[in-house]
Amino acid sequence: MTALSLTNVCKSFGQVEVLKDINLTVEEGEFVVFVGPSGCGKSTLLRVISGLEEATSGDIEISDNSVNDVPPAKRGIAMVFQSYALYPHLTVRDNMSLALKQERKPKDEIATRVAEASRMLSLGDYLDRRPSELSGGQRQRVAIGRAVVREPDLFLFDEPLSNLDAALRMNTRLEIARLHRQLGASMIYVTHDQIEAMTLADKIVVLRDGRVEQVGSPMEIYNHPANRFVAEFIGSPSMNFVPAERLGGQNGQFVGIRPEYAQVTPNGRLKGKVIHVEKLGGDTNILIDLGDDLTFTSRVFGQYDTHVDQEITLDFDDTKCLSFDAEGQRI
Ligand SMILES: Nc1ncnc2c1ncn2[C@@H]1O[C@H](COP(=O)(O)OP(=O)(O)OP(=O)(O)O)[C@@H](O)[C@H]1O
Repeated sequence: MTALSLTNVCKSFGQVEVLKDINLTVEEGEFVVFVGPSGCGKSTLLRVISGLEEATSGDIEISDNSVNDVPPAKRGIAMVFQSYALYPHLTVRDNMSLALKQERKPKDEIATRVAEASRMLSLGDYLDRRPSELSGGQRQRVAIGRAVVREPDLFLFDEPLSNLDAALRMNTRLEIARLHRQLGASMIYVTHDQIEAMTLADKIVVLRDGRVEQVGSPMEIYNHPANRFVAEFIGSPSMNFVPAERLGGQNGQFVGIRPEYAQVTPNGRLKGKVIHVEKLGGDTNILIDLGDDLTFTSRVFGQYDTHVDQEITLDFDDTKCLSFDAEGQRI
């Protein structure tokens, strides 16, 4: 069964086309992440799938059934947003039970589902607390629990971790990955965060300006980006692009070199002056001015000792380089 299928989906707000002919499938149990620059249409696409926005044209199927005319509450989906919007006067247990009570599910079944979800999300000790008595991470886990108890066919997450600090983001990210493994549920997840996209996704969908640029597994996208936009967007620090003529004997107009594949070495093919050093502890990012307005980043494993204004040379493994034509397409 296909969890979600989008065929020629378009969405305009007045004259502005925000989604342009989106075709996409999500297989059952798949974790799909939407990424792309701000304003590219990620949230709008999620809202169109959920039914909170109506598509201007195109077909949407959830679990092989057309939902074009089905209201949000009947689509078999549950959404988790950035702002968790829990009811402050209700306990964790009541927040998690509410949707099931509204659906008039039997009391026993509600209790079982809430117990199971709170066990999965390590919320068992907090069921009698109110949201104000929880940390931000715990609140977001309650919001996720509220979705889990509904046993939806499809989970939709809209930047659920963006209000959390770095340590909590990591913990909650691991919780979401574990939850996905345990439930085997189909999930769509919107994020700005590279690490979330790379670590959670079975499949990444890169969007630009309302269109799908590329769909693939994280490593396919990282190692075989279709074009310069995807190559630049995925990976941090970003891929370097050097005019091919500067390197001699290379194909295409530009050569793409990931920072980790360019290493400082005596007599390397690229010469420049260090303009900034980022010492991260485990890695060192060295920004180098290669002249002709070309800045290059090298990522060196460990704590590399260099300083601003030092002249250095770099070299790279040719087999790891990518070639792009003048229009930015991969060759
Ligand atoms: N209700 C609306 N009316 C008019 N334009 C809208 C509406 N909602 C979104 N847009 C526009 O559609 C475009 C896509 O917005 P959307 O929120 O989907 O982008 P996004 O990729 O999720 O961005 P971000 O990463 O910043 O959240 C934007 O240009 C936005 O201004």
